[in-house]
Amino acid sequence: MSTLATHPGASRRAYRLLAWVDCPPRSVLKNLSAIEASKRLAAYTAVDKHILPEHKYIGIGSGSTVPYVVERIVAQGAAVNKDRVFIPTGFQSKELIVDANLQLGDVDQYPTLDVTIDGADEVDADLNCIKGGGACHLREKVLAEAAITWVIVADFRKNSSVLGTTYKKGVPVEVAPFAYAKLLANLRMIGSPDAALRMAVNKAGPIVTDNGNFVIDAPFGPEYMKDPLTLLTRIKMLTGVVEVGLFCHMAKAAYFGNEDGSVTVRHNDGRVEEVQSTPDAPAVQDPSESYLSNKLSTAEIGNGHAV
Ligand SMILES: O=C(CO)[C@H](O)[C@H](O)COP(=O)(O)O
Repeated sequence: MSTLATHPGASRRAYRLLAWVDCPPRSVLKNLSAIEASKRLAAYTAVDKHILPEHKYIGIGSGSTVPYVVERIVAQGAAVNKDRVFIPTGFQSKELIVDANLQLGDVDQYPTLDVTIDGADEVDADLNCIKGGGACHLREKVLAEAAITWVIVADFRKNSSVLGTTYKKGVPVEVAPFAYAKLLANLRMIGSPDAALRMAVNKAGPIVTDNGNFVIDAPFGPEYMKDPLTLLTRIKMLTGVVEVGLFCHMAKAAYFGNEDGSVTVRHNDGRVEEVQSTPDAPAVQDPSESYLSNKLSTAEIGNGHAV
């Protein structure tokens, strides 16, 4: 059940927060604390390393890890943030930026960004990614390309050797709505017999992206996923495809928060580092203590609603 369906009377702000974090109630959060702590560790460590005082134009990605990126940027203080402009990859990150009182811009005003930090659905040994689980991959790719430095933040579950190992839903393909049936047939023909139009959960019909398009999820076997650049090129050549959720050779580094409180940093030159926890981001922390969860508990969970 969606937040909207279970919280018909929820305030707009509370609803947004719940939807952003995709966050279950506190009782469930307890069980998820290792994962939430991992996301936060990755986000904090990446911000500390890559969002420097001289960086003025910053892309903010989408998903459940990115709120911790914004949280850490806010913690850098108003003085450093007042001269910065933040560019969102979609509705969710736009709301995050606005809600944090950071200055909002768009990529048509700022086509070159200093850094973009984003989440991922899965990352392979060469830092290729599957993205688009949240249907934001068109804007995410534009902001990744616009950035001098593109960095991924994720929990340990996303750290993979071959794409498609853990993220089984398939390659997200954003398509022009009128072309979807032809593209389903095309994708099935080129090696994804189970390609399917992504359907909305609380709306009749397909999900519609922030750009007014549809998304097809196209699962491909490991023989294709081992060479994601070739697959990306093949899918992108199909007429009617707007963007493919395969991001190849784009990331400078990927930060994976681990359950033991360390962060694995994989660099695009092949180096792998194990970094210990950022001092004020304890390894195993009850996420109910984070600013997002505190907002949730006072705004919503405290009212006895279940998500
Ligand atoms: O690609 C994305 C949305 O289109 C997101 O970046 C990805 O789904 C992030 O995942 P998480 O919620 O684990 O941070």
